[in-house]
Amino acid sequence: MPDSIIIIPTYNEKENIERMIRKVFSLPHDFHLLVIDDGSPDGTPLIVKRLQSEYEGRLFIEERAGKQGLGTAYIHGFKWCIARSYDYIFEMDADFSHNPDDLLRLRQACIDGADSAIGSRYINGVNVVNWPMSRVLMSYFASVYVRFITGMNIQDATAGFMCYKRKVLETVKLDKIKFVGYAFQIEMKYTTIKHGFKVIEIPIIFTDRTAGTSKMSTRIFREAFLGVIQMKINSIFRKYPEG
Ligand SMILES: Nc1nc2c(ncn2[C@@H]2O[C@H](COP(=O)(O)OP(=O)(O)O[C@H]3O[C@H](CO)[C@@H](O)[C@H](O)[C@@H]3O)[C@@H](O)[C@H]2O)c(=O)[nH]1
Repeated sequence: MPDSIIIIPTYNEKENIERMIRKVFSLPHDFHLLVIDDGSPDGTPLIVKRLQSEYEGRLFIEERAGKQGLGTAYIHGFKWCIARSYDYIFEMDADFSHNPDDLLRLRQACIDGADSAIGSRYINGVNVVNWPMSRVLMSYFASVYVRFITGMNIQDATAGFMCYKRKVLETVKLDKIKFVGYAFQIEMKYTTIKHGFKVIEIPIIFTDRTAGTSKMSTRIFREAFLGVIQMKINSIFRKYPEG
């Protein structure tokens, strides 16, 4: 039984998922991989199930009915992984915007003492490739905004490339995490830090997908914008970290 598992949420990732699964299992470390699919109409789960016989006992899929958001997919995955006692639990996108080779660096950071490691786009300048300037500016200033409102000293607060030690996910009350879109990423980091865990940022280069489409929407943006203020207010009234 390996100590590490990667959670990949998927919604319509048929162009990426097979290549991603093969890449993960070619890495020089024994990772398990859990796909959380939200009923992708493009057949993504069929591809995963076909590959399960090739990667028996290493590749898992949880299927949910309908698109329920990135955040709830990860919460579902975290619970699944905690129940099976993995020590290092990763978040990664399906679309190669995160380089799977960097999983080893995130894991090493946690072995070296971090409770959680963030694959950070903004630790050494702005390391984003292929995003339109409007998206780079939005993401970068979102991180500045989050730092300003929450006081959290994290350069890339919305990062979706993470390694959590199991004890973090066992401590955070996952059922109390409120947000479902990218605000989920901010809330998880905020709660982790409020619990006193050591979070460090490891520089990565984020390369936008070349296949499939982003699920970013104005609703997700609005949730993140307002959610940060709500988190701060709750924290003033000592509701954080309630988990
Ligand atoms: N199961 C499930 N998966 C989802 C859902 N929405 C998105 N995903 C999956 O979540 C991953 C990220 O979604 P994208 O739509 O590709 O994200 P992005 O716009 O490229 O956003 C990136 O930047 C965000 C903000 O900086 C990050 O928060 C995010 O993690 C990601 O790295 C992909 O694997 C996608 O299939 C959903 O509702 N359900």
